[in-house]
Amino acid sequence: MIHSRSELARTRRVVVKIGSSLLADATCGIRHDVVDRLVDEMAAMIADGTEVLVVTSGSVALGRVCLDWVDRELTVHEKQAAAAIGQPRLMDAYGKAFARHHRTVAQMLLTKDDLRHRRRYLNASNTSETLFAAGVVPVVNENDTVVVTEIKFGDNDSLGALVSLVVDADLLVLLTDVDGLYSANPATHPEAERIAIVPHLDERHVAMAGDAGSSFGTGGMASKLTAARIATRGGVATAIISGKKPGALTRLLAGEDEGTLFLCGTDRQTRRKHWISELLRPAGEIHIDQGAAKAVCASGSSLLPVGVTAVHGVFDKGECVEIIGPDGLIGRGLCNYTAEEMRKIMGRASHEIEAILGYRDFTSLIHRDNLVLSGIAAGNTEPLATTVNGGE
Ligand SMILES: Nc1ncnc2c1ncn2[C@@H]1O[C@H](COP(=O)(O)OP(=O)(O)O)[C@@H](O)[C@H]1O
Ligand SMILES: N[C@@H](CCC(=O)OP(=O)(O)O)C(=O)O
Repeated sequence: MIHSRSELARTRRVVVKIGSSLLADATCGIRHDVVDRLVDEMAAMIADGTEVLVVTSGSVALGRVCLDWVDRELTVHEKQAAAAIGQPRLMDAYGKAFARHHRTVAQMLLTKDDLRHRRRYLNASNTSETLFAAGVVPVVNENDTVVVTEIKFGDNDSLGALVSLVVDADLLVLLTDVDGLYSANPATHPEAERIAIVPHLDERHVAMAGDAGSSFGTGGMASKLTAARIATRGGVATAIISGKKPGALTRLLAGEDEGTLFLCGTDRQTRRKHWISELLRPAGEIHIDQGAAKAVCASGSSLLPVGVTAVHGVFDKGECVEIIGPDGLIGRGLCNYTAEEMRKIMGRASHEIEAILGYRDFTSLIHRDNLVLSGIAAGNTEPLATTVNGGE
C-alpha cells in the first residue's frame, strides 16, 4: 500500500483514467496529439515493468461531435447512440497509439451491474489478469449503449475506482484538465490553492469540490473525490493530475510533487468486503438487539439468529441486507438463509435451526467474513458507503 509520494516509484499496477475533457475537441473530435502523448508515457511505464490499465471516457463526447450534436442537451438514448459512434473511434485511436510501441490493446466494456454479480466480477478480474499476463493493455469504458439509469455508473471516475479494486491496483490516476484538487474550483476562484497530499479524505475536501469545468466533462471534482474515497478505502492510493501537462504522469510515478495524492486508509477492507460495501444493493433489513450488536461490533462475531428481532423485505440466500441495531445502521452482509427462513428462526438458538427448517447449512445468518461494519460501528468516523456517487 502506498503511504507517501516516494513509494509511488514502486507502483506495480496502475489504473489510468482519462477524462473526456482531455480527449474531445468540439470541432475536430478526438485529440490524437493528447492520446499519443499519454500513450507514450504509459508505454514507457509498461516497458519499466509497471502494468497499466486504461479507463477511458470520451465515447459520448466524440459521438456528439461526429453527429454535430454539440450545442444541445442530449436525451439518454441520444447519448447511448453517440457512445456507439464514439467508442470505436476511441479504440481506434488507442490501438494506433499503442501499436507505435508494439503493444496490443483490448476493449473491456463494463456496467456496474456486471460488478455486482460476484461471478461476473471475478470474470472481469480473470480477463484482465490474462490480458496483463499477455502484455496487452486493457482499455475499459462503461458499456453506455446498454445501461439504463439503475445500472449506470455515476461517471467514469467511479468506474476507474471500482476497476482499480477489481484488478487489485496499487494506484488509480485520474487524468483531467486541472492539476489536482484545489481549495475551490480554480475555474471560478483564481486564488484557490492546490492540495498536494490528502492523508485522509473527509468532508472538508468534499466541500472544496465543484462542478465540471468543460462542456464535455461530467461530475467535476466531486465525482473524483467519490472515486478517491472508494479506491483509498480499498487500499488503492489515488492521484488527480493534469493530463494537459506533458510528463505529469511520469513525474507522478517518479514520486515528484504532481497534482493531489490521496493516501490509502489504514482500514483496508478485503476485496470481498469492499465489494459488499461498495457495489451491492441491500435487498432487506435485519434488526438485531443490543447483545447481538455488541457481539458483531466489538467481538467481530458472525450474526446468529438468537439476536434478531425483525426481518424486513423479500430476499434470497446470498443477497445483501442491512443490519440495524438499537442505535441505527450497523453494517451490511450476505445472508445464509432466505428472508422467509430467517423470520422462522429469528430469536432462536442455532441448534434449533434444523428442527424448524428441516435442514441446517449454517449456524449463523451472516458469517463474519461476509459482514461489513459501517464507519461508526467499525470504529471510525466515516459513514458506510452504500452507493457509488450517491446515486441509485
Ligand atoms: N476544488 C476544485 N479543484 C479543482 N477542480 C475543480 C474543483 N471544483 C471543480 N473543479 C472542476 O472540475 C473539472 C474537472 O472535472 P471534469 O470536467 O468532470 O473532468 P473529466 O472530464 O476529466 O472527468 C475541472 O476542470 C474544474 O473546473
Ligand atoms: N462512458 C462515458 C463516460 C462519461 C464520463 O464519465 O465522462 P468524464 O467525466 O469525462 O470521465 C463516455 O465514454 O462518454
